[in-house]
Amino acid sequence: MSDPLVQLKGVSRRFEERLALRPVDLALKAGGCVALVGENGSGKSTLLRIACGRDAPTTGTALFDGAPVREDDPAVRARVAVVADAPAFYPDLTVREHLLLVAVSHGVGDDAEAWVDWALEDRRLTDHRDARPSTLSSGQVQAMLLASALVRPRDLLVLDEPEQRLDPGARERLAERLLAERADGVAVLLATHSADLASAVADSVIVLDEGRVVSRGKPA
Ligand SMILES: Nc1ncnc2c1ncn2[C@@H]1O[C@H](COP(=O)(O)OP(=O)(O)OP(=O)(O)O)[C@@H](O)[C@H]1O
Repeated sequence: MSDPLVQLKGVSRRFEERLALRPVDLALKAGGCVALVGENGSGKSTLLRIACGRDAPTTGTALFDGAPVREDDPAVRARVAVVADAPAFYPDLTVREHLLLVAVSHGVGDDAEAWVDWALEDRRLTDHRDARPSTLSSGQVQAMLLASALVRPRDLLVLDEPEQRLDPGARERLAERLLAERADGVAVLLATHSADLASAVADSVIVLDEGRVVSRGKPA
């Protein structure tokens, strides 16, 4: 049995008086998928931020591949792709140019154009490749954020409500893509409000309520 890629041991997070997350354990292996579900404010994004090293837990330990996780650690930067809701774009670069920037920054090198053209096709963005992101619809922006995670090497994909703003067809393609990532050995950790997405892609679901794990197990 391989060691977990992501291991959270008793992680909690307090924001001043508010206990946003009570101690949680989580283990995720290569090719596995854990989905976090729960109402607004239940602690899903807080847990994701700790797992990818964007935020430090108040108590407990968060490990990536056996070492404490920090997002500015070169190993974490190289291996963890995060899709969260904070798009910032260069106004004069096209969709394709943004994706090339991501690919080249992550060392894809000579293959960058091929990776980008594949990701544009995979997310149905080929027709918009020469558009400025400011002219995209909100669903197309979301597809572009997903594409940006696909144009770089990755062992762990962390996604915060990746289904938001996507139409039903795009949601279905998202589920297919996440299953394909898993089949390639990529670990997937996502927060979602979609029971359909969680049951289609996750092998384990954690239900949070006011920062507390109230249930965990198979999607069914
Ligand atoms: N930086 C912060 N400062 C203070 N409180 C915070 C901060 N980040 C999150 N919180 C609080 O922590 C709690 C959990 O928030 P979190 O964003 O993790 O919820 P969520 O389950 O992701 O919600 P949603 O479904 O709305 O995205 C909330 O009560 C929120 O107000």
